[in-house]
Amino acid sequence: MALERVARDGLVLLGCGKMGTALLTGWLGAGVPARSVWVIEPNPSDWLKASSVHLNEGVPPAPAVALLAVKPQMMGAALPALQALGNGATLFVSIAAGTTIAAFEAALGDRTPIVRTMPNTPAMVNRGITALCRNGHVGDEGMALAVALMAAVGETVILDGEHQIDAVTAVSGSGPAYVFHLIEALAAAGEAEGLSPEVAMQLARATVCGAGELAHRSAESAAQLRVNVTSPGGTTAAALAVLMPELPGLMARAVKAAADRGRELGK
Ligand SMILES: NC(=O)C1=CN([C@@H]2O[C@H](COP(=O)(O)OP(=O)(O)OC[C@H]3O[C@@H](n4cnc5c(N)ncnc54)[C@H](OP(=O)(O)O)[C@@H]3O)[C@@H](O)[C@H]2O)C=CC1
Ligand SMILES: O=C(O)[C@@H]1CCC=N1
Repeated sequence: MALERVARDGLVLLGCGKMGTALLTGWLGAGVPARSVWVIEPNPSDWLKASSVHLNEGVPPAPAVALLAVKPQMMGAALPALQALGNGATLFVSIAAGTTIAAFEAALGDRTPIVRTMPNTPAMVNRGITALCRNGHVGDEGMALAVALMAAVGETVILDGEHQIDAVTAVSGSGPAYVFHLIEALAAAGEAEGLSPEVAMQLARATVCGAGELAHRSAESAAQLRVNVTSPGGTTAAALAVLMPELPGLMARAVKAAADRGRELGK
């Protein structure tokens, strides 16, 4: 229902790199007509050029949504293209790390309806998760529209407020990179135990994907899924005796570093 408004009144996508492309793919797949989408992107991919969206053709006078998908460092230079849509009925939805609602209000006008979100790259395969929060000018209908847009690429969760978003960025926004690094580290460790690089990487990748899928489908807690692998006195117990004293502290430091960086980008 909410996406019908986008089909009727249009959507502007500012920046169509990795995340913009994932989102646009999801919306087109969910039935939003390409001719309802206006994309501003200085460096369009071949896929984007071949789509039927309005590409670098300006913006319609009152689109339903303007979705901001440029890097936070580029936001200041990019926003003036959409300034005329501020303080109006157009719902602004940002996916940028760091950039605060206050910064958007300062650039676009303090009566602008703004939803700030944090998705992640598994959106590219419809398995993202996006957390959302809003300013006081976004009603329930506007929030439902923002949720529908992000639900086109995965799960959604509504936050208590913007104060939680740097923590979300540090856990699920950046989180896929931690998991990919785990694949790299597990493969390297397999090589050190005598496997070929190819087999080690195949084993590590399939293990992380399989464990992820099991965690996704199973009703059991992560702790119970771990226990299910761990035979008393067996091999897993030996590995966990090394990992468990170290990993929570290391992860807490990594997540804090990401959250601190998010807060820093917001200044
Ligand atoms: N990647 C991730 O895992 C996640 C990213 N995010 C957020 O999503 C946003 C986009 O990230 P991501 O997709 O990775 O970045 P990308 O660099 O892949 O995409 C950003 C795009 O915006 C384009 N761009 C630059 N300047 C302008 C402008 N003035 N007007 C319009 N478009 C412009 C860039 O073009 P060019 O390449 O020519 O500069 C690029 O194609 C960021 O704010 C990031 O914080 C959020 C969650 C996860
Ligand atoms: O690294 C970043 O800043 C962005 C935000 C979350 C994931 N990538």
